[in-house]
Parts: sequence; structure tokens; C-alpha cells
Amino acid sequence: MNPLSHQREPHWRDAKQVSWQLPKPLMPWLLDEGSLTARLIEHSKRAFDVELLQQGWGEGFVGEYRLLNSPLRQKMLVREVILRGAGRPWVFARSLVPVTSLQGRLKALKQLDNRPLGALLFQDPHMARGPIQVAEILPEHGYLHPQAQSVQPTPLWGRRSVFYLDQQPLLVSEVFLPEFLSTL
Ligand SMILES: C=C(O[C@@H]1C=C(C(=O)O)C=C[C@H]1O)C(=O)O
Repeated sequence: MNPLSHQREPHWRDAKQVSWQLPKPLMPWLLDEGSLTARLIEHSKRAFDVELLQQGWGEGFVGEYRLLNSPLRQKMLVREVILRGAGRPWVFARSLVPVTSLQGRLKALKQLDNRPLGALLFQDPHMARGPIQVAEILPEHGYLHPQAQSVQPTPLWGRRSVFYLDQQPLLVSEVFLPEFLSTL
């Protein structure tokens, strides 16, 4: 994915303003402001794990820099994982951490590997979270890592929000995959 080539980005909208348009079974998952990891651990009856697809320096979409209030071409740590329930791919998650945010508690992100990011974020009593946005993620957006794409690419629902630790922002986005939808 070369996002700065102005590839067509998903149409992100404030979740609260479009909640009536969301698919009913997925609505509580898209709107929940708690830890998705915690909810998936419960939903999978603790058969939950994180598959790290890639983590390294990269770029975001133009709209992501704007949401993070970061200058374009700001160096970003890009982390892409699949959250699995009972060994099956349930959620593709993509997080963007500006290099300027990699300080203090967020330094631990560099060695996170396949431990869930949520544990790092939600254990911090001073963590703040911005509004949740939702979007339909279409195959032409090229948003999913190749390992997260299903054989039959279909429109999927995703959500994203900015988290703040010590006022430092990072963007977390999550796309619910077909095998998760079939468990609802
Ligand atoms: C932010 C959370 O962390 C989850 C775990 C992630 C990871 O390990 O990269 C990314 C997004 C989330 O689905 C959460 O649990 O809500």
C-alpha cells in the first residue's frame, strides 16, 4: 500500500452520527468504547491470540496524518495484526504511532510483538480516547494486509479512534473480518 499516493481512502464518519446505518449484529462491537481485546477474549472463551503481521516504520493515509494532527511524511511506526478467536481470523487491526509519540510508556510498543496493544493502552489510568469513527472498507481501498484479505474480497466494516497516552496520540483501526461476523 502506498497511501500517500492519495489512494482512495475509506469514508470515515462519526459512529454516533451514523449508528442507525450500521449492521445490527456488529453495532455493539463498532460502538463499544472499552477494550476490544477484552471483549474478544470473552467472546472466544479465552481462545484468543494476536498474530503479528508486521511492525515497522511506514506511512499512513493522508487522512490519518490529519486525524493525528501530524505533518505529512512524519515517520510512523505501523503495526498490523490479526486478532484471532479459536485460531480463526476475526479482526484486522492497524495502528499508527507517530515517532514523536514513542516516548514514556509508549516506548514499550517497540517490543510488544504478539501481546495485545489494548493491554498497554487500557491499563493506563490516564489514557484518553477520541471519538470512534466507522467506515465500510472496500477491496479497492487496499486497506487490509494481504494476509488479512479473504479469498472473496467483500466490503467490511471498520472503526478507528485516536488514543492519547501522556497527551501523545496514536491511531488504532480495526476491521471485522468475515469469520468474526459468522460468530454473531
Ligand atoms: C486497542 C486495543 O488493542 C487491540 C490490539 C491491537 C494490537 O495488538 O495491535 C490493536 C487493536 C486492538 O484491537 C483494544 O484491545 O481495544
